[in-house]
Amino acid sequence: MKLPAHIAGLDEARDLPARPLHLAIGMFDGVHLGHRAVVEAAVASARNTRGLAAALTFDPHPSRLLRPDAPVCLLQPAGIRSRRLLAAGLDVVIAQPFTPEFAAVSAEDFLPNLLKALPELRTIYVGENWRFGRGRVGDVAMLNAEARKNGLRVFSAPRVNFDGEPISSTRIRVALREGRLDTVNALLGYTYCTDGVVKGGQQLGRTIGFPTLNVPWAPECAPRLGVYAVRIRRAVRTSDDTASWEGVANYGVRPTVADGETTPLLEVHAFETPPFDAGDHIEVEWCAFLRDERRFDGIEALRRQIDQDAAAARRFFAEQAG
Ligand SMILES: Cc1cc2nc3c(=O)[nH]c(=O)nc-3n(C[C@H](O)[C@H](O)[C@H](O)COP(=O)(O)O)c2cc1C
Ligand SMILES: Nc1ncnc2c1ncn2[C@@H]1O[C@H](COP(=O)(O)OP(=O)(O)OP(=O)(O)O)[C@@H](O)[C@H]1O
Repeated sequence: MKLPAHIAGLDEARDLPARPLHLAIGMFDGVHLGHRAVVEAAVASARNTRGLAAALTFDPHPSRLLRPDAPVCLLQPAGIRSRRLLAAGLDVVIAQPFTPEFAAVSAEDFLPNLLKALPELRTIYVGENWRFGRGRVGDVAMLNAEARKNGLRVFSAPRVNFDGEPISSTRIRVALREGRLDTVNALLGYTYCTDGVVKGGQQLGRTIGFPTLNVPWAPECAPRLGVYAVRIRRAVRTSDDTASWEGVANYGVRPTVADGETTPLLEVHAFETPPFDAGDHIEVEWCAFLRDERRFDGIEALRRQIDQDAAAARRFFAEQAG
């Protein structure tokens, strides 16, 4: 039987094959370096024991239910999170609906309930700061005690730090909003990446010498408005398709040409013309923040600035390559 890579909750987990299960638990928004320490421990043990490595994540983020007036804005949609978790070596991602019933399970009942749904469960992998159960009263000490009662093992990863501070999705969200892309990318351990389907624009860019691909995109956690050095590629590609194009992008409301616009648009100008057109699904890697978006006195001033932006982005890529 082919292994399902994605399971829509613990109720569906009966489809899993009967192999020893190594389960990493958490939200994993961003799949940052701290998350990967947890996930990779599960993957390594599963490989050594011919077991199965899985993650249990939640959908939506618990805050949507528990704090609906101020929910957490996610760095990436659930589908991308799943893909990144699988790319880290996991066999399966279980996306548990975070319902009122699930939220009401007490810390004491959490493991017995999990075992009912996942009878092959052997080891749980979490970070040392992980909390669980109603009111988040369960901590790793309690998890260890409960695991012993239920014949399970626990691996709790020490906190992964960067610049002396723990890495967390929250820290990455703040850096992204502030345009600190170097921090975002360092904490993620890969380049922040989004995707979208190219849409036709007003073609004004072409007339000023900077044709752009417009990539409509409505993130929960939006980056700072401004100009970025980016790399684009086809979103759905075969493993031997390594083609990518460097360029410069504006993520903003274009005050110079679109007075009163409030919905930000992502526009990418690639240095070499890429083979993409309206309707193509592309991926955008956000490599560096260059400057804030501004209103210019006319198209010519904007054109001169974009010329400088493109030069700055080229310098960035040249330095990176060298
Ligand atoms: C690198 C780059 C930087 C940009 N910076 C600004 C800016 O600071 N202010 C602004 O109003 N528009 C800015 N724009 C957006 C342009 O106004 C927009 O690309 C142009 O109007 C063409 O849009 P269209 O091809 O969709 O018609 C920038 C675009 C690019 C590609
Ligand atoms: N820096 C880290 N080092 C090791 N483990 C981590 C780290 N950050 C999170 N984890 C663990 O990874 C799993 C998923 O983490 P989760 O997404 O819940 O936390 P987070 O990244 O701190 O997010 P947030 O900032 O939104 O609370 C949990 O088991 C958590 O304990």
